[in-house]
Amino acid sequence: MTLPAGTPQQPEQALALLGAASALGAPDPGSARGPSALEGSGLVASLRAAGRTARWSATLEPSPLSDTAHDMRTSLQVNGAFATRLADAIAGLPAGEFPLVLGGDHAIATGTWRGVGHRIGQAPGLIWIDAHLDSHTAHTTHSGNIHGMPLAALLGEGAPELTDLPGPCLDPARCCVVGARAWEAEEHALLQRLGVRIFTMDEVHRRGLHAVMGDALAITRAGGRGFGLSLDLDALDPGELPAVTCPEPDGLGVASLAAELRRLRACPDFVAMEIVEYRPDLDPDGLCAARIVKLAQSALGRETMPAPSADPSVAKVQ
Ligand SMILES: NC(=[NH2+])NCCC[C@H](N)C(=O)O
Repeated sequence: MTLPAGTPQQPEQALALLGAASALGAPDPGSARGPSALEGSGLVASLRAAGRTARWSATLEPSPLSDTAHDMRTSLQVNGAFATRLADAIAGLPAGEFPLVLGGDHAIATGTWRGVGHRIGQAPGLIWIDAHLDSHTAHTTHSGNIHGMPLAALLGEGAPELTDLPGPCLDPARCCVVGARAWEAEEHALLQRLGVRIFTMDEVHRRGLHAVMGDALAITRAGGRGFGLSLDLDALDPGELPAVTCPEPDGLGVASLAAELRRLRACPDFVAMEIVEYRPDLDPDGLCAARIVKLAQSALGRETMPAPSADPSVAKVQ
């Protein structure tokens, strides 16, 4: 595909890691420790070992008053305020950097992708890899948890606290969900009405993850200036990645997802990535953290090994 002039090229970009230490949208506070745990597990060093320039740019913490939120209006306000700060932080990163946002619960996405849109001057296409649809509004939610609403909010649906943010809303025609297997009827109906393509786990089983990701890339890259990936770790099978707030059986395998994420390395229009819902309190031996690092390396690493040469004399002069 041809890219408009000025479109950032992934290989030249340094990675800017940004922690979003908020569990304001979740029923458990554990995911707020995700960024510090991932920083401590050597994520920056691992990305450098995979051939990238990388730095930890900042970690945003919710204001100390935020966790007093109980009623819906206050929850919407504190989540919206945090998302606005995150959107501003992303929009303010140096132009040559690629944002890698580490949550936090998935409500942070409400800010991430508006900030990315602000950055690239257009709504990004978005691949949303998740067991859930996260497309409730305050009127349809069954649980009252804001982390069940961010995709709807990004599409401009729901309470103004979550939708009135800087940066463009997403275009439903350039969004898709991959790996879905647990939802309530209202959020499914909303995505159907908007025309967002949903690749369920049933479809992944039927067609294979490779074919599904090929379609997902085609949808999200078509006609745009860039696309991103929002990876909710509960998309993965809890047998391999149990350290999440809302595990759902029958998920993606770590190795097969990692293999597909390597395709992103070849996409110059891949503009940002987010990894959410990690719960270090449920990962005492750090096994899940190591798998998360592997997934990040798969998507963002470079092919550092020189191609093998058939001519042994070539090897000598290198
Ligand atoms: N980000 C997540 N883990 N979302 C799970 C949402 C589960 C459920 N649909 C709800 O609205 O509460």
